[in-house]
This record gives sequence, C-alpha cells and structure tokens, in this order.
Amino acid sequence: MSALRIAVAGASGRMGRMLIEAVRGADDMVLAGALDIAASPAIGQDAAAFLGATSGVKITADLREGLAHAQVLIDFTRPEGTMAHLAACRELGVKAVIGTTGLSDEQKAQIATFAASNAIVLAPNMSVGVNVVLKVLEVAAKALKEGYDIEIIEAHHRHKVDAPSGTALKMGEVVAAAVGRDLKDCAVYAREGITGERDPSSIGFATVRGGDIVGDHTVLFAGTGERVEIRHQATSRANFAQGSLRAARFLAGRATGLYGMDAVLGLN
Ligand SMILES: NC(=O)C1=CN([C@@H]2O[C@H](COP(=O)(O)OP(=O)(O)OC[C@H]3O[C@@H](n4cnc5c(N)ncnc54)[C@H](OP(=O)(O)O)[C@@H]3O)[C@@H](O)[C@H]2O)C=CC1
Ligand SMILES: O=C(O)C1=N[C@H](C(=O)O)C[C@H](O)C1
Repeated sequence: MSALRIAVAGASGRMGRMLIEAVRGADDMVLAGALDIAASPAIGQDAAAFLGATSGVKITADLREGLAHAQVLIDFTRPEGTMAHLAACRELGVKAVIGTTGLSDEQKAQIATFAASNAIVLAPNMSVGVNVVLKVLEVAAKALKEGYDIEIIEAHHRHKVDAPSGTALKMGEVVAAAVGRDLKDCAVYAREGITGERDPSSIGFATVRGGDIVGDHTVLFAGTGERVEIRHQATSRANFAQGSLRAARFLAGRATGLYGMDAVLGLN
C-alpha cells in the first residue's frame, strides 16, 4: 500500500515540529507539505531542518503549494489559521485532522459544513488517555450527580493563548450532559471578591499557566466527607502527535463526515 501523504500546518510550532518528527518516524506515512504563516522565519526552510535532517519539503505560506501533494492536513495552529486552511482543503479535496483549540461556536459550525465535502477529525485532545478519561467522566458524573460539586482544574505552559483549555471545556461538556445540564448555563469561569455561596448546579473552572507544563487536567467531584479526583497528566506532546497520526489513518478510509477521537479510538 502506498504511504499516506501528510501536510502539517504550523510546521515550526511546538506541535508542528512534534508532528513532523512523528510522520517521518511512521513507515506508512510521508511528509508531503508544511505550512506556516508568512511572517515565520521558518518559511523557505526544509521542514525537517530542526531535526538536522532533510525532508525535501520546504515550509511555505502558500496554501495551494503546501497542500498540493497532500491527502490529509494535520493542523495545530490558531482558529483563524485553521479556518483558512480548511477552506483551501475543501477546494483541493484534502482531508483534515484539527487539534487547534479556542474555536468559537460559529467556527465549529462552519467546520461541520466543511465536513459535508471533506472528512475531518476535530478534537481538543488527541491523546488516548484523555479520551478514555472522557468516558470515565461520563460514568462518574452520572453516579455522583447528587451532592457532589464539580470543579475542573487545568494547568498548561506559559505560552498557551486560550483558556480554559479545549480539553477542560470538553470535559465540562461531557460532565454537564451526563448530569442533565447545559454547560453554557452552569459554567463559572472566574471567582473573585464576595461571590456568595457556591451554586450547587454550577460547574467551576480554574486555570493555571506556567513554565513548561505540557497539560494537566483534573475533574473534582467534592462531596460531604469525601471527594473524587479524576486526573490526566501529559508529560510529552508525543501522545498528541501519535493520536493525530491515528486520526489521519482513520480518515484515509472515509470521504466525508466530522469525527471525534472517540470514533478514531473506537470509544463511541
Ligand atoms: N488537540 C490536541 O491534542 C492539542 C491541541 N493543541 C492546540 O494546538 C494549537 C497549537 O499549539 P502549539 O503547537 O503549542 O502552538 P505554537 O504557538 O507552538 O504553534 C502554532 C503554530 O501555528 C502558527 N500560526 C500562528 N498563527 C497562525 C495563523 N493565523 N495561521 C496559520 N498558522 C499560524 C505559528 O506560527 P508562528 O510561531 O510563526 O506564530 C506556529 O507555527 C493550540 O490551539 C493548542 O491549544 C496543542 C496540543 C495538543
Ligand atoms: O496548548 C496546549 O499545549 C494544549 N492544548 C490542548 C487544550 O487546549 O486542551 C490540549 C493539551 O492539553 C495541550
């Protein structure tokens, strides 16, 4: 079988580099394109130069050029970049794995329309562990529905630009749905001053930013006389990259549709 041709967007970013390394390490894939923004000093460089290697793929800001030979784009950039990349993917018939977080509801709705013509995997966290935790949370939240206050605490590195993390928000959505609430109505994103007592129907979020923390997520169910904490800690971005490659392989067999990592991992 011929190798799956992958383009990577945000090629000089933290995840972009991890993905280029992972694609080069996969014997069923080949790097077929690398995109970055026009202002990036990496434009024109070989995509594998940071590894001290040569891939023959130059990093470009020209979407047509970067996607011309690709079957699947893997995109971990920023919402505005992702939306522009997806428009080009639609034109060129390229499938997409999207890891970018901080997308608005409108942008997510537009991604769903793109998926009518191109198969897309969209997930705020590509790691196997987090996606198993999302399943565990469904069970835990249903069982701890009464008498337990739900709080979600996340910590990430100092460079992260969106808060709460996409994963924390997804955890909130899963838990809210499991206890019959809508996260939009019950989320509390900040507390300061005389807040009054905690509303028992609320789901609280706390965000920590610092250093090189890859990604920590804890969901706390605080009851009377006991508390349950369900926690995931990422210690390397390699998990996200390997999950993305699994998502790309999954898309190879699909023409259209919007999928999550639960579908990719057979957890749905
Ligand atoms: N789903 C998951 O499993 C994971 C998701 N993420 C998400 O992935 C995204 C990227 O994270 P990370 O790699 O740490 O971020 P980085 O800032 O390290 O990398 C982002 C890359 O995208 C480029 N970029 C910035 N703005 C645009 C734009 N408008 N259009 C195109 N490209 C752009 C950057 O270029 P330049 O550096 O020149 O600005 C850079 O190359 C974030 O949203 C993060 O939350 C991260 C890890 C796991
Ligand atoms: O920006 C990051 O680094 C990460 N972002 C994702 C998120 O917002 O959930 C996933 C992971 O935790 C790393």
